[in-house]
Amino acid sequence: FTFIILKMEEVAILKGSNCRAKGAAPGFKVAVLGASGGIGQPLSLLMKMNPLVSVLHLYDVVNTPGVTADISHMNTGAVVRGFLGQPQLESALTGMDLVIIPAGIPRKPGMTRDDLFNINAGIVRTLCEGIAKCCPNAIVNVISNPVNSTVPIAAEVFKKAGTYDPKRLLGVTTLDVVRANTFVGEVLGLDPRDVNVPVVGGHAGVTILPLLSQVISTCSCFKF
Ligand SMILES: NC(=O)C1=CN([C@@H]2O[C@H](COP(=O)(O)OP(=O)(O)OC[C@H]3O[C@@H](n4cnc5c(N)ncnc54)[C@H](O)[C@@H]3O)[C@@H](O)[C@H]2O)C=CC1
Ligand SMILES: O=C([O-])CC(=O)C(=O)O
Repeated sequence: FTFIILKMEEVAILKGSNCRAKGAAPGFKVAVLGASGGIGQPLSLLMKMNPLVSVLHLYDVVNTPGVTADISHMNTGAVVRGFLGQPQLESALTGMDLVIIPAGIPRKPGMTRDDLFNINAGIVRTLCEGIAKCCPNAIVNVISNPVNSTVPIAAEVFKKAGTYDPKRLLGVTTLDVVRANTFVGEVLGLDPRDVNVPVVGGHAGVTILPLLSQVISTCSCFKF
């Protein structure tokens, strides 16, 4: 989940004028759908710590009252509101600039990400129908697996609704870059923060492709 959060130096160069919230308090209005889960809770915490976020909506089908209470007690500026279950989805989404979706089931041992398709595809479709209706201009980050397939499903929902903008729909796979940097850093004995491994393809075993021939490092000792 840390892969979603902008590095502090990147935050510093983002000005208020870059924030998409219009006609209201400056800052991004962010909704996390699936906020009570293993990804959703720490992601919500990181969003609450992000100074660019002014409003944080936490939506899930379980446990959001408790999660919202805990996250809202952090002494940072974002206003936190909780939403529980399908009847509250539209309220959770209305006016949002950024919607992040870690909702759905995760893999159990022996499963591939593709095995999640039948359940998670339906969840993502329903959530995206809500986005198309309530915040059609929002940036949408899809984390729910299989990302290779849930992103196209989201695209089809938005196309049907007439709200599709490829620049605003993203599958979150930066985790693959983070892992590649860490593993290559370990092998080469470098600080992984000094290593940059470009990763292309998708987010499934055979489609994640780290371009090892293109590794660059800011460390002067680096030779490949
Ligand atoms: N793209 C990536 O790099 C990564 C993707 N994932 C994927 O993220 C998803 C979530 O993983 P975890 O948080 O570990 O699972 P989890 O089971 O801990 O949490 C999922 C949450 O989604 C909620 N949920 C289920 N149906 C929902 C609905 N209709 N509306 C709203 N919320 C709903 C559940 O109540 C639960 O709180 C999985 O599909 C997993 O494969 C996980 C790690 C990395
Ligand atoms: O492996 C999973 O199912 C969760 C995920 O996408 C990852 O950790 O890369």
